[in-house]
Amino acid sequence: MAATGAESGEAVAESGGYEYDVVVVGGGPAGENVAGRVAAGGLSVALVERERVGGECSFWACMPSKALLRSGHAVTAARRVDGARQAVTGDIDVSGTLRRRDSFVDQWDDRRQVDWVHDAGVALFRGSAWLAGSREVMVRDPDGTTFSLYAGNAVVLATGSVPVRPPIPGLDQVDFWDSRAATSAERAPESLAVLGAGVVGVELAQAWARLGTHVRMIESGPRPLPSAPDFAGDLLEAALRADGVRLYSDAVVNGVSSTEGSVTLELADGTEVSAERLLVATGRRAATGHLGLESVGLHEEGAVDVNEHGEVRGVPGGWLYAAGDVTGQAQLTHQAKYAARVVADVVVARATGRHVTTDAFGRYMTSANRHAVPTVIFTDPAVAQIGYSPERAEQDGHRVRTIELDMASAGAELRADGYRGRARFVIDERHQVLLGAVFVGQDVAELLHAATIAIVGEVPLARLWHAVPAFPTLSEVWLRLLESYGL
Ligand SMILES: Cc1cc2nc3c(=O)[nH]c(=O)nc-3n(C[C@H](O)[C@H](O)[C@H](O)COP(=O)(O)OP(=O)(O)OC[C@H]3O[C@@H](n4cnc5c(N)ncnc54)[C@H](O)[C@@H]3O)c2cc1C
Ligand SMILES: NC(=O)c1ccc[n+]([C@@H]2O[C@H](COP(=O)([O-])OP(=O)(O)OC[C@H]3O[C@@H](n4cnc5c(N)ncnc54)[C@H](O)[C@@H]3O)[C@@H](O)[C@H]2O)c1
Repeated sequence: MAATGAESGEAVAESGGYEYDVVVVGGGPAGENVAGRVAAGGLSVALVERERVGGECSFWACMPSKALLRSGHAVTAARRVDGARQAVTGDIDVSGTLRRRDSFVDQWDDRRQVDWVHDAGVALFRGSAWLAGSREVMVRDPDGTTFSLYAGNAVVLATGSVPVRPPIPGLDQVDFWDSRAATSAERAPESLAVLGAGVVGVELAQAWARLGTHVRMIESGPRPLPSAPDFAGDLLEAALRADGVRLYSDAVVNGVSSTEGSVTLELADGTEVSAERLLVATGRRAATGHLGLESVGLHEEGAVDVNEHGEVRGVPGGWLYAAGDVTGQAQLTHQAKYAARVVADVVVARATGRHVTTDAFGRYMTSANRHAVPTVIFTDPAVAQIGYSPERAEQDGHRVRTIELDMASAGAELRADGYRGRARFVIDERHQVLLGAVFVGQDVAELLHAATIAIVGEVPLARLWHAVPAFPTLSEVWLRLLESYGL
C-alpha cells in the first residue's frame, strides 16, 4: 500500500488512509501531465495507476503503431524516387521492425515513466482506484489490500478509454485481436481481417500489409475513414489497394466463427472473409466501469461530462475533474495533455486563492476543443486535419467558402515522383480567416501545425499572404490556397 518515490501524504490514522492535496486516477498521458503540473505548482499529489505509467499511448497505441508503420513508409518513400528506387532491392525486415517497435515501448517496461513521476515529486500508488464519495478514492493494490486516499483539494479522473466490442453473433466465442494485441504482436500473421476502417483500422491494416500480411478490411461505411472528407477516404482507399489490402465497404457482418488457425466473418451479402487473425477496431469508449461514479451521484455508464475548466458537471463543490479519453472528447494524446494542463492550472489556482478566469483562450479554458483539434492519421497518404468541415461551419452560422486543390508544387514533385495529394481549406468569408484545413498526402503531418496556428490565432488571410512558404516545400500549398482565394 505504500506509495513509491515521493514524500507520503499525511497519514489519516483513524482510517489507515492518506491525504494528499490532489489524487489523480490513471497514469496515462492525461494523468501523468495533471500530476506533474500540479506538483510543480506546489501541491502534494498521489497518482494511482493499475497497469503501466504512460498508459495506452506509450505501450499499445500511438508509439508502437507509428513504429510499425515507419519501416513501410520509409521504403515506399524511397521507391517513389527514381535513383533511390533502384537501391531498394529487398523486402522489409519484419524482425528489425518489431525490434525497433519493442525499443519504442521500452520492452513494455514503464521504469522510465516511473522515474519521471518520482522526479516530479508525485507519489505513485500501483492499484485499481474508484471513487467512494466526496474527495475519497479507494485503491486496491496488486496484493488485494484496500485503502483510502483523501483529497484535500481535488480528485482528477484520467482513466482513458477501452475498445468497444460490436454485438456480432459469435464474436465472443472467437479469439480476436484488439489494438493492444495488434500493436504488440511478435510476428506478422500470414493473413489479417480488420473489422472497422476507422483510424485504428487503417493505420494497423497498412502497417501489417507493408510487413507482408495479406489484409482484408470490413467497414460498415462507404469507404475507409467514413467520418473524414470523401477525398481523404478515396485517396487512402487507392493507397491501401496498392498495398494489397482488399476492402469490403458498406458491409454488414452477420456472424463470426473460427476453426483451427482461422477466423471467418460472414457478410450479409453471403461473402465469407477468412484470415489467420481478426482485428476488431470498431471504436473506443470512456473507461468508467467500476469507477464509483454513482457514489458521487453520476451515471455509471458513458463518458464523464466536463466543462471548459475540466470540472465534472453535476458534482457540486468544485473538487472533481477529468481529463483525456474518459471525458468523451477527442480521443487523442495531445488533446488529453492539453486538457491535463488546463485542469492542473485550475486546481492549483483554486488551491492558492487565484481567480479562475473564464475568457476564451485564457489559461484556464480548453477553448481549442471547440473547433481547433488537430488530428493526424499516420497512414501513407497521411490525413491531417483541423477545425471545421464546411457543413459544420455553415451550421454554426459562418459564411463559408471552401477551396480544394491538389497538392501540386515543386516541393511535392521533388519529394516523390507523381506525388498525389489534396488539400481543403474552409474559410470564413465574413472575417476572412481560416476555419478548417485538411491535407492528404505523403509527409503532410508536419503541415498541420501552420494551420493550427492560423486557426487558433485567427490570422487574417491578408496577413497570411505575407507568410511566404519556402521554396521548394510542401508548404507551397498555402500559396496556392491564397491565390485560389483571390489574393
Ligand atoms: C492503436 C491506437 C493508436 C493511437 N495513436 C494515436 C496517435 O498516434 N496520436 C494520438 O494523439 N492519439 C493516438 N491514440 C489515442 C491515444 O492513445 C489516447 O487518446 C490517449 O492514450 C489518451 O490518454 P489518457 O491518459 O486519457 O488515457 P490512457 O492512455 O488510456 O491512460 C489511462 C490510464 O488509466 C489507467 N486506469 C484506468 N482505470 C483505472 C483505475 N480504475 N485505477 C487506476 N488506473 C486506471 C489505465 O491503466 C491507463 O494507464 C491511439 C489510440 C489507439 C488505440
Ligand atoms: N493517429 C491518431 O491520432 C490515432 C490513431 C488511432 C486511434 N486514434 C484514436 O482512437 C479512436 C478510436 O479509433 P477506432 O478506429 O477504434 O474508432 P473509429 O470510430 O475511428 O472507427 C471505427 C470504425 O469502425 C466502423 N465500424 C463500427 N462498427 C462496425 C461493424 N460492426 N462492422 C464494420 N465496421 C464497423 C465504423 O464505421 C468506423 O469507421 C479514434 O477516434 C482516434 O481518436 C487516434
